[in-house]
Amino acid sequence: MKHQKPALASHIAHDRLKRFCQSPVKILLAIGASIFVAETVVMIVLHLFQLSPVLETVLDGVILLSLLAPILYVFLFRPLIQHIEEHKQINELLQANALNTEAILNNAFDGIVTIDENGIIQSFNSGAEKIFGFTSKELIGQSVNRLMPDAYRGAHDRNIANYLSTGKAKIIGVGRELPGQRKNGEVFSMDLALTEMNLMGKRQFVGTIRDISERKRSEQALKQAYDELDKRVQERTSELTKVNVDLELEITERKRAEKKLQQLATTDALTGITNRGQFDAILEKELVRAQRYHTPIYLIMFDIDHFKRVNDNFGHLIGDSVLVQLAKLVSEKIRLNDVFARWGGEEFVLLLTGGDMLGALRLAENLRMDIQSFVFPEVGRVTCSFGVAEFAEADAIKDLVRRADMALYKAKANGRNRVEVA
Ligand SMILES: Nc1nc2c(ncn2[C@@H]2O[C@H](COP(=O)(O)OP(=O)(O)OP(=O)(O)O)[C@@H](O)[C@H]2O)c(=O)[nH]1
Repeated sequence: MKHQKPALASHIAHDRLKRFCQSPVKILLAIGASIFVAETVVMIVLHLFQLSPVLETVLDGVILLSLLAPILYVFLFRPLIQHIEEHKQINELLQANALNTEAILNNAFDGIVTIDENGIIQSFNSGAEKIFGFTSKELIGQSVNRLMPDAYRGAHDRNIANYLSTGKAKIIGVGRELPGQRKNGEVFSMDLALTEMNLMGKRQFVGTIRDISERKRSEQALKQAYDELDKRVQERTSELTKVNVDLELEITERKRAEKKLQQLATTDALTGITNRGQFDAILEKELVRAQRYHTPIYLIMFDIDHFKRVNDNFGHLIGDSVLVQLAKLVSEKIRLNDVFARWGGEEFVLLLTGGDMLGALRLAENLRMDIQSFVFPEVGRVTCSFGVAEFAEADAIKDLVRRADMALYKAKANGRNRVEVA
């Protein structure tokens, strides 16, 4: 702080002096006033001492000169020298700046080209030299058209003319990808950013150029590789889709075959109802369930009366047809939960889960009457005998079957076309 005050005062004094020195009128007034004051003093002194006129003139001249010298130095020569010195320093600074700018431009990685309103190249940095293969000497003063393929030259000229007349430009201030042309005629891709500047009243355009041909080549190669990969993926996908469709067809076919097999394995080939094997399996499961949950089960076993006669009178095929029609008739009369199966030959079984003995007997009776009243087209009427048995908890399958069979036997023995309980 202590040193700052004198420094500030000196700075202000220097500033005032500088401003003063910059005004020729002030300088002249100061010199005139100084000479007037000094000369007046000298005249008074010489007058007081009464010297000879010659000596007085010589002394007056010498004193006047000695008074004038420092005044002229302070007010005229020194400011003049200072001014010349400052001018020199400014010139040096400007030169250094220009060299610096040139060095920056020449060391820039990008090409920088300036053109005037007529498209004439004004500057061409070393980045541009590397990109285009021209030297700056070859191009400065030449049309910028030399840097673009023939096909683009007309459009470029029109764009510049349009911009100059309307002020509207497509690419001023924005970067754009364009084709450039090297000295050897090679056309390449470049990024061009164009800006406008005003240099001492003249419009100039500055183009910053970047060679992107290598990048484009890489992009192209990448795109090709990607397309190739995409194509292969698509081919593979369609192959897999086809395989998948074939596989799905095969699975569907297999499922259908399995279903068919299952059907063949579980149904009776002639009548289409549950066969004996499947019935045994169901019966086994139902008995386990009945034992666990103490639910009732009833087995109805029935057999066509004198079926041998049908075969004998009408033939085996007609006999088969009677078996099919009878199975259909009974299937339509029972509930969905009831299991109806062909036990073997002209013998059938019905497994009822739930309900009671009365219900089982009523069903057997209804079936008996339905069969009795049905007229088979080829053979007329037939009758059936029924045996009904209820499952007892201590029963094995064979016990239940045996009791139902015994009841059926009883029905046969008691005159057929009737229902009996074991
Ligand atoms: N058409 C045909 N006949 C069969 C089939 N299975 C068994 N049969 C016949 O059924 C008849 C059974 O005769 P039997 O056991 O004597 O009994 P039935 O003549 O019905 O006399 P009852 O049972 O005592 O009333 C035989 O003639 C067998 O050939 C078959 O699948 N198709």
